[in-house]
Amino acid sequence: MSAAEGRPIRVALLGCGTVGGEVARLLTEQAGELAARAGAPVELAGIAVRRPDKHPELPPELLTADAEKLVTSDDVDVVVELVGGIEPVRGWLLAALEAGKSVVTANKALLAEHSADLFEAADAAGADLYFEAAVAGAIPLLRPLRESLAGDRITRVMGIVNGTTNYILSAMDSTGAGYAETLDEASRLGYAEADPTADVDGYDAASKAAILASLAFHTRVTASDVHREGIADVTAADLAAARMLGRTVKLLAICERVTDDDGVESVSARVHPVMIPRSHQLAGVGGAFNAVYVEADAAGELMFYGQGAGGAPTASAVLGDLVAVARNRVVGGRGPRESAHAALPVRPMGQTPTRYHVSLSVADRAGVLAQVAQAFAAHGVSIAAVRQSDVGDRASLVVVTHQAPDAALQSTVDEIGRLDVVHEVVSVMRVEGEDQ
Ligand SMILES: NC(=O)C1=CN([C@@H]2O[C@H](COP(=O)(O)OP(=O)(O)OC[C@H]3O[C@@H](n4cnc5c(N)ncnc54)[C@H](O)[C@@H]3O)[C@@H](O)[C@H]2O)C=CC1
Ligand SMILES: N[C@@H](CC=O)C(=O)O
Ligand code: NA
Repeated sequence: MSAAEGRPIRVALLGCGTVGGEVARLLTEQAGELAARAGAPVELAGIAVRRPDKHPELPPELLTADAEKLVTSDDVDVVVELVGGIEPVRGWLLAALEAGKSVVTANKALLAEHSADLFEAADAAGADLYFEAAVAGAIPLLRPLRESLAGDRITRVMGIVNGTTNYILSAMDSTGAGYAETLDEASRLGYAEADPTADVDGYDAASKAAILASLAFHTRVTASDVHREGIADVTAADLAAARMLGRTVKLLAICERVTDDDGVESVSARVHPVMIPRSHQLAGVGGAFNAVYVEADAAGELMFYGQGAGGAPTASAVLGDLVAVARNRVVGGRGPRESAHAALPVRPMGQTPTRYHVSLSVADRAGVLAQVAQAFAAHGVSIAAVRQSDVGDRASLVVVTHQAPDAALQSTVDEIGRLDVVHEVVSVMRVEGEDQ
């Protein structure tokens, strides 16, 4: 008997939309190859969807609206969850794990809040919890963090982890396309979340940052620990200000291990729009693509790039996980458990060192520059570069700072906005990817 003829691994698929539909298709089309790789046939035992009558393309005998019953069925070994959201999915997955089923999920929102409970349930039952698709779609990123880099000390994870917002910012920057029409297009292409405010307001990227920081720093980091700003306030003026300086705007997730002057370590995790030089590799990442840098003591800098959203790319990551848990079942082993032993504190955003780009419209007269410079000095913020150009009876003043605690930079900008000589604060954005 060949390995692929071992007892079938029976799969409950929860959700058959953008991602689930592709998983069901590939599971069927590639059944032979998947069986050979897993060491046993991988078969669908049932598919739970909200409205079975809306799925004439699927075998009716597999369809059910009762996910709760399906996940604990004796006929199921592995639950693949592609519904999304926290409730009722959390309850289904806990029940599945408690019943000894392994779980594969793409649900970053759930993992960023409840991975500790899910890992505990998996541990108690000796089951697996895999979630490669939850961050950066097709890109193998979580397995490298959990396994390949398990012997190294990661210091930084930074990158573009939301395809929808990258699609919007790329279009605004390259063609001047409007925000709303580009968001509609991202939804039509299957990139956006069911509620796209999760994308544009940065919730999706913040969930991913929490997952990345947890794995990279062996610490439980939840979405509420992540400083979050979305792209809703990024204007054409911000993009123009960036362009004038040879920069562009990206929504970045930045997770760092920070050591203070006393040698005390903490973790910082944030998601916000950032100006980066056009020469930076992240600036060239367009459309729904994602790219993530990982810096580790021994490995140095690593970069992961590929499709971060969409049905088929995300299904690729789901199926990779499914083969992994099926293999584990066949040989009686388990994948990596939760690693949270470092338990580092999370540093508040106000204390996190950042750099700002501030673009102002000011009165064109003597002493203005000195007043603005004085406001920065008063908050202990050092200026790296200033550029002034005349525009009629006003002047355009661009200031780029050195690193300072984010709270000091915020207070400086508030004070500058109140100066009589400042007509308008045109654009304020953090800067990354340049010397500090
Ligand atoms: N679309 C993408 O590019 C990516 C999505 N994800 C994640 O994958 C998951 C699924 O996303 P999509 O496929 O885009 O969503 P979708 O909205 O296209 O599909 C959701 C599916 O869940 C089913 N469903 C909803 N409520 C249900 C209920 N109460 N009982 C049974 N079935 C129910 C729906 O019938 C539908 O088949 C989400 O967690 C999402 O965050 C992760 C990476 C990329
Ligand atoms: N809505 C998400 C989908 C993938 O995680 C995104 O746009 O990146
Ligand atoms: Na991934």
